[in-house]
Amino acid sequence: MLNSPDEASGIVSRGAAGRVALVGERPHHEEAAACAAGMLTALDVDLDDEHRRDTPARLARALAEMLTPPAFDPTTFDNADGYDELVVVEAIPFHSLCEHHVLPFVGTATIAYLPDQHIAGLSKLAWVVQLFARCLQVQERMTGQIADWLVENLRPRGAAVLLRAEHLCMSLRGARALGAVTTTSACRGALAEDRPRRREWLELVATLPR
Ligand SMILES: Nc1nc2c(ncn2[C@@H]2O[C@H](COP(=O)(O)OP(=O)(O)OP(=O)(O)O)[C@@H](O)[C@H]2O)c(=O)[nH]1
Ligand SMILES: [Zn+2]
Repeated sequence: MLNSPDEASGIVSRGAAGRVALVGERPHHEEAAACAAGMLTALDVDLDDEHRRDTPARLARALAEMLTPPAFDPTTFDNADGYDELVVVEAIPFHSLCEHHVLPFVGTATIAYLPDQHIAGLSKLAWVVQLFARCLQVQERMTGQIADWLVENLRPRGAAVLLRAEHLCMSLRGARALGAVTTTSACRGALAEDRPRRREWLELVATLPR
């Protein structure tokens, strides 16, 4: 079952620096395509058509792509200048797949951390969102996983994550609450426990565009 970044990462090789790289397609694509054909046929979809003939394989490839986390180096630098205010990256776009319906949820992430000894390469904060987005997810878990990754990799004094997303399983089917947006947040360290720092984070969140 592909439900975590590690399991979903397909065929990988590890370089000298421990960097994980994708080197090939996952081995079960053909089997996935056959299953997709079976499911679509059972749903009365006629696959005997020029446009649809390869649809099961396309569906399998599309899902494999969205269930495969990216490989990246989590570069950090020494905080040589002793920067001691919040670092915030807003409006990081992401899409993931809800693990109940395997339909997308689409939105933005805001990441903040209070450095101690290390600062992150800024792009890595966008990469880490992709790392936990490209698998079957629930928004609450994804939010906490990003916060925990920051704690583990940066050892910051505090970290916080805010996700806002529209779940297509809730907006295009079922309740059909088109445009409904779900907000989740996770705070660690000083951003959870130090009142002035937490207030700073909450005030920042209040200024974010909806
Ligand atoms: N908490 C949480 N729930 C989610 C997330 N993504 C989808 N869901 C919900 O998971 C629930 C699954 O409920 P079920 O009753 O088993 O599924 P369903 O019959 O398709 O439910 P409806 O969507 O209400 O038609 C739904 O309420 C979804 O809205 C998520 O990221 N977090
Ligand atoms: Zn869903």
